[in-house]
Amino acid sequence: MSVTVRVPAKVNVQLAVGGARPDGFHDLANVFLAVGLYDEVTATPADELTVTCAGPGADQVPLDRTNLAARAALALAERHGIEAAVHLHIAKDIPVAGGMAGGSADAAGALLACDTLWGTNASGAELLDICAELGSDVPFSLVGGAALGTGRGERLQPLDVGGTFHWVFAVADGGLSTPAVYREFDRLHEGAEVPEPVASQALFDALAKGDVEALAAFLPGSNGLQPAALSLFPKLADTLSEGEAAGALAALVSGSGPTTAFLARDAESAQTIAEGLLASGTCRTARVADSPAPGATVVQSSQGQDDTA
Ligand SMILES: C[C@@](CO)(OP(=O)(O)O)[C@H](O)COP(=O)(O)OP(=O)(O)OC[C@H]1O[C@@H](n2ccc(N)nc2=O)[C@H](O)[C@@H]1O
Ligand SMILES: Nc1ncnc2c1ncn2[C@@H]1O[C@H](COP(=O)(O)OP(=O)(O)O)[C@@H](O)[C@H]1O
Repeated sequence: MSVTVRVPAKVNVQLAVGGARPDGFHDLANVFLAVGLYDEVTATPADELTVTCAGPGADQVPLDRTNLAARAALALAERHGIEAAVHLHIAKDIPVAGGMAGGSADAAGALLACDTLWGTNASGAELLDICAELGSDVPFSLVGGAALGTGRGERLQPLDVGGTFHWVFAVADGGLSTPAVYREFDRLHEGAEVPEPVASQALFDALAKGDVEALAAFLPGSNGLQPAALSLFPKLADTLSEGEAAGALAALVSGSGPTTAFLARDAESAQTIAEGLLASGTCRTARVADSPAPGATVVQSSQGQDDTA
């Protein structure tokens, strides 16, 4: 028997960052949009907890108990007093350490896959609780769609999206560490008053109407971590310019980076932007994806001797 769960990546269409809290985290107004690039996590019964990973960047993913998928399985097993006797296979397609919440996606995917495999039947609230323990972005990976995340990003309020948005994601050569980007944010704001993060009603309206022009008008300056990411990875400025030159309505760093995100008018324009970015040589690869995308979803659950999964 095995269970496979598909989980989307995300882009932050607003990331308003407050000052550092006493616990080291930052309060956020984090507007998440799930995008159609997916990792798949397959859970299969095994003698003990093991993790394998295949796909682009798999060599950078830890396979021990620090892997977020392994941590998710352990957290669920502990709550239900059972052994985490499971093999987790991660089929990676979300750029690793790219600011698109790939590790968070794997955590949410492993949680849902193990809950289904073990029949632990955790409620939605319990799953969200475990997600929040695992990381600030993990609850959103579970629910997908669009949502405002407050606190450190883990307290979610779903948002309406009234249409499809077309994106291009330029994957950089190399990664950026999320804590390092937040530290750089603190350094850049040293001695300055950092205002409370506030979500934008204009953004909510643009999403609800599916209005690509209004979303494009909002995006410049919407990512509070972008100056920090650019400070640590200055070459991203070239990628942003190339995407704009190729026709993007707006260009921004995805979360903590270094993936860059480009909003396109339509699917055709997205292809042109992706080709322009690749030809520019300012990124490793360029991926086209639509939003919103659904959250963690069981895509295969098979039982018995005919099991071919
Ligand atoms: C920046 C964002 C935007 O969505 O994601 P990425 O772009 O990296 O994917 C998130 O805030 C990343 O969330 P996530 O990657 O889950 O972070 P966590 O594991 O909870 O925390 C990792 C570290 O990031 C910093 N951190 C994270 C969240 C937050 N609100 N304030 C912080 O200062 C802390 O230094 C923390 O120790
Ligand atoms: N299942 C996982 N997939 C990817 N990275 C993981 C995983 N588990 C732990 N990590 C660690 O988390 C770090 C952040 O990776 P990732 O979540 O892909 O990026 P980001 O936080 O920028 O969205 C990686 O450098 C890796 O060491």
